[in-house]
Amino acid sequence: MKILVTGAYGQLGSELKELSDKFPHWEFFFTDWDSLDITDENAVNDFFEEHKPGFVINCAAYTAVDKAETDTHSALKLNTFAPGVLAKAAKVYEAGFIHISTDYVFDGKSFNPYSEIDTVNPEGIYGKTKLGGERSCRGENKNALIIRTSWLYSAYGNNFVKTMLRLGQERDSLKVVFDQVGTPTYAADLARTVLAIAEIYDTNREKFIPGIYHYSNEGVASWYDFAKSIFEITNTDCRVSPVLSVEFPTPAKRPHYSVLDKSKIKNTFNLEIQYWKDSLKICLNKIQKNN
Ligand SMILES: NC(=O)C1=CN([C@@H]2O[C@H](COP(=O)(O)OP(=O)(O)OC[C@H]3O[C@@H](n4cnc5c(N)ncnc54)[C@H](OP(=O)(O)O)[C@@H]3O)[C@@H](O)[C@H]2O)C=CC1
Ligand SMILES: Cc1cn([C@H]2C[C@H](O)[C@@H](COP(=O)(O)OP(=O)(O)O[C@H]3O[C@@H](C)C(=O)[C@@H](O)[C@H]3O)O2)c(=O)[nH]c1=O
Repeated sequence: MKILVTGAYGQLGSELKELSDKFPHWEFFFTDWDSLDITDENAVNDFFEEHKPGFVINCAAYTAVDKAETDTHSALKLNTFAPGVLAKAAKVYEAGFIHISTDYVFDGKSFNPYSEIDTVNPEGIYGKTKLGGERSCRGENKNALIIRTSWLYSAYGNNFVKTMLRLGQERDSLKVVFDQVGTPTYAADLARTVLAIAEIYDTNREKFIPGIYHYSNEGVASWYDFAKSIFEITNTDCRVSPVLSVEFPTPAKRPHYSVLDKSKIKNTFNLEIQYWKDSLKICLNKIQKNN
């Protein structure tokens, strides 16, 4: 199977690239905006015509949550319009298609983990444009499989873990919000899951059931808990104080609660998922080894 990975220099794309050695029976095309700008419909169609991928994993996105509040047009183009273009091309060329979405499609007013059938109501531009992307994928291609995930981090790219490690070196103390609760997700775990689903598509197609799925690591944390764990595991001497979101104002409003219920993905694809802190230790170990 030929697999096209878009946005491949990002966190998830880089983890997929690292894992791809374990799948020598597949030919991967790792592309980013410089080699395949997914907002350029002609470029996407030319790519499909030339390479005819049998499976597509869209990791490209506009992920700067605060910047999206003012750079709305770019976020809309990349998060809403472009996924629809890819989904359409995948349909025309009869390729399997996985798109990634976010917990920020929810408004966070629930007290129970969100399931795939719960009402979406994003509050920020990033979440709104990602929801638009889900809709354009499903509108263009009824066989699209969409995975909503949350709080991604990795040794690659930009993320909260790396921000905390940097700030922990620069400052004696930090304030971190404790009234936003969700689940951190190690992008390497998500990458393994995505390729496990691609394997099902390749070998057992009737078990590839399209639709929306939720995936994160197991457990629950606030950003404060997440920061505390990062510093504890790395023995970083930086005091973390819990603050309310109103005490740490940001341009974009984020959900107060965005824990995802993962029952559907676990049952459908027979998956086991790691506890977030166990995965965090693995990632921090890797980051420390790299330095
Ligand atoms: N990060 C997170 O916490 C979460 C992410 N998600 C979703 O998971 C997916 C993967 O996220 P993540 O790996 O963190 O994303 P990243 O921001 O790390 O990677 C996205 C990649 O897309 C690239 N890109 C930008 N514009 C284009 C373009 N026009 N054409 C092709 N590629 C482009 C970016 O390049 P450049 O950096 O140069 O702009 C970057 O390499 C996304 O759909 C995201 O919305 C869901 C929940 C949490
Ligand atoms: C750096 C910092 C952030 N915060 C707060 C701000 C925010 O409410 C929260 C998270 O910060 P960040 O801005 O790093 O994370 P954010 O960009 O909101 O992360 C989100 O990214 C997108 C792409 C997603 O899809 C989401 O699942 C989620 O991972 O922590 C503090 O309280 N103290 C701090 O020192």
